[in-house]
Amino acid sequence: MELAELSGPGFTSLPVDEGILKDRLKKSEDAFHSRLQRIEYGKYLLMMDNTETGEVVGCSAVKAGVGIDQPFFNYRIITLAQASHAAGNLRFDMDALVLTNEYVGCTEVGTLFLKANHRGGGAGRLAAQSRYLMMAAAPDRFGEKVLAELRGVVDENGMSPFWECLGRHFFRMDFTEADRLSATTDNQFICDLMPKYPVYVDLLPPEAREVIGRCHSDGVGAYKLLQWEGFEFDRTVDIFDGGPLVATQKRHLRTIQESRVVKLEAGDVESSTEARKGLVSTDKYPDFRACQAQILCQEDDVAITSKDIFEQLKIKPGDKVRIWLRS
Ligand SMILES: NC(=[NH2+])NCCC[C@H](N)C(=O)O
Repeated sequence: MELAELSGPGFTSLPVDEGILKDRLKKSEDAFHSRLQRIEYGKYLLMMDNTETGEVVGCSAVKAGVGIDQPFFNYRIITLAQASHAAGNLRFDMDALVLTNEYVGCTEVGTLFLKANHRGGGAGRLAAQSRYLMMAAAPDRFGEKVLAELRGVVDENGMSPFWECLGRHFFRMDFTEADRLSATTDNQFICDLMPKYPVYVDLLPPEAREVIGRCHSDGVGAYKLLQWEGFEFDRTVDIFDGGPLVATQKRHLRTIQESRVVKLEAGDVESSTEARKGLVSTDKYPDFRACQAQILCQEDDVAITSKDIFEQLKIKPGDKVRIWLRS
């Protein structure tokens, strides 16, 4: 609840609602324990704690398949070529927004949030990358394509220029109310009220055009991490705030590609000059865990780390884990 409150308006996936958050935790437990009718229903929530204080400091999540149990809508930006010989060889392009649900079945990463005093120091990377290590542990649980939606431009009062110029005409409510409904209902209201025809971008006021595909200033760090990982803007934006959707193939995810499975032993790595910073994950379900560690690679398939990492991950020396080393 504290993380939900801190995340503020427009952070759709963390609504300040105890019932919804409890349900998410329950759903996550069910997913990790494979207690689901269909694997695509999996909604995995990772919570990050500061192992020195025990404080919960952040979270991140993976939804195995979007659009399966409720519709998933976006605007795709299409380009229409305008040309006329009759008008004196006029030739230019115009963009239009088309409502789509072409991402049905894709895996979504999101809900990345950190308390302000824990940003920097690699915590954001841990929150982001642990999701890909989790996917690497059981790739069949997830889709071939992975996407992320970034929060669009919205001010601290919940005013979104894109919404004011477009959505408001069709929904006749505030952005925060529409955002709340989309986080807490089955989204039938979107099917009912969204405009059915393409929207020409040139007909929108400049303040709305300006924020199409732009992310919230709080999301810039997350956007950079996603790009580092291999995600690219997919010419698709959020239907309410115009924020960008980025996507990539699962097999191209950099953390997955650069990670490997090793046997982990305990040893003194603090004094070693060859040890490198990286991440270690348990590489298994249901008790998936990941943490930052100082890692010394021995052979291709053996690595050494300090004793406390075994306590943090609740594993024993000799166990197989997945590691990723920082370059
Ligand atoms: N910022 C928002 N709340 N947008 C509406 C939800 C959009 C999302 N792609 C979905 O269909 O679930």
